[in-house]
Amino acid sequence: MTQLPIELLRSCAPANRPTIALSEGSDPRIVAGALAAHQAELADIILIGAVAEVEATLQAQGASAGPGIAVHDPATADLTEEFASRYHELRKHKGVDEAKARAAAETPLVYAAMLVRSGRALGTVGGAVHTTGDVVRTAIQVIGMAPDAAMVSSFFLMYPPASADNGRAMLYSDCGLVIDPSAKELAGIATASAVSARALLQVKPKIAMLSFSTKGSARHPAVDKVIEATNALRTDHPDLNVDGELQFDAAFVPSVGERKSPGSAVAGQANVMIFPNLDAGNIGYKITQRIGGYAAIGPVMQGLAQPANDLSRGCIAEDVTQMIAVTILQALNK
Ligand SMILES: CC(C)(COP(=O)(O)OP(=O)(O)OC[C@H]1O[C@@H](n2cnc3c(N)ncnc32)[C@H](O)[C@@H]1OP(=O)(O)O)[C@@H](O)C(=O)NCCC(=O)NCCS
Ligand SMILES: CC(=O)OP(=O)(O)O
Repeated sequence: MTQLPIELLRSCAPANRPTIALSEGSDPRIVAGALAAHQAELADIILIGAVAEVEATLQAQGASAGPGIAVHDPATADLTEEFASRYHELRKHKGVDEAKARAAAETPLVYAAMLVRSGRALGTVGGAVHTTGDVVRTAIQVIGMAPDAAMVSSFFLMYPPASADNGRAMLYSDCGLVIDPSAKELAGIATASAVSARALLQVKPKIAMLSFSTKGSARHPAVDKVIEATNALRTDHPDLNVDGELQFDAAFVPSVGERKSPGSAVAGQANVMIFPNLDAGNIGYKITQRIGGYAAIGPVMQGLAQPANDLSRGCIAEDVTQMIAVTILQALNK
């Protein structure tokens, strides 16, 4: 039975309690998720937002700022000056002058990412209010890519409901960020996802390169892209357990996998589902979540220098707590 991120984090028992910055500090789901993480002694929290609004949300939930729960208002915080100067240094080659840098540092997303970049927080979570584009763009521009990463992509951790007799935990990618990856990018998303699946699901990755075709059942340039990515993975990473191109039923259902891709070690048992583009990935994860009843934790970002993660605007407080745990686990696995 796969452990949820909170359980996995508890079993790791980090020596120090990390600090996580939450850029949407007045959203009731963010505050409830943060309070749960703090009460479970998983993390100290910095809630970012206008002080009166954050305090009102805390109060409505019977809580207040205090040890382990800090409130920072970027419009008035002492750190904003330093963050404006750092942001100016980072972005002046893109035409960002000092006034624009100050305005950026006063936004909760940039302020939260700067807390991470400057080492004052281990990671950041946002996206219950902001769009994924805004969250991801800020993370890429402020925190930047990991030195060994070719690109940033994202994934969801998908956990089956207790009622599912054929369910299993899976990683779905990319459902949040890369809109139309090339074959090379798709292969990169798959290799990064395999690493993330090992770390966060504690499974040996079985990677399905998804398509509307299985093993030549349809012909189209979109299918060729998935075949090319699969071949590149087999050549460059012979250690990886990968099969493609596969339809979702061939990847997920053992009897269909055996019929459509006989003898495959992945078909019917895949636990890393690589979607061919963001249309398929984003729609696919939401169907699995909303009709299939799976819990969906994401979009988790991979390829950043330090952890910064997104949420769906449809998230609930429990998702926020789980994402805080994921963010800490990513830092521990770096
Ligand atoms: C990057 C993204 C998040 C935003 O795109 P955008 O607003 O057009 O921004 P840009 O393309 O200018 O990219 C912003 C920066 O990120 C960089 N970037 C974009 N995609 C990247 C990637 N996958 N990896 C690393 N860097 C990337 C760009 O080079 C650019 O850097 P710069 O500002 O230093 O020049 C885009 O991938 C996107 O919109 N994805 C879809 C998000 C979404 O709506 N998802 C559905 C709901 S989950
Ligand atoms: C991941 C995602 O789809 O985010 P949102 O629901 O906020 O658009």
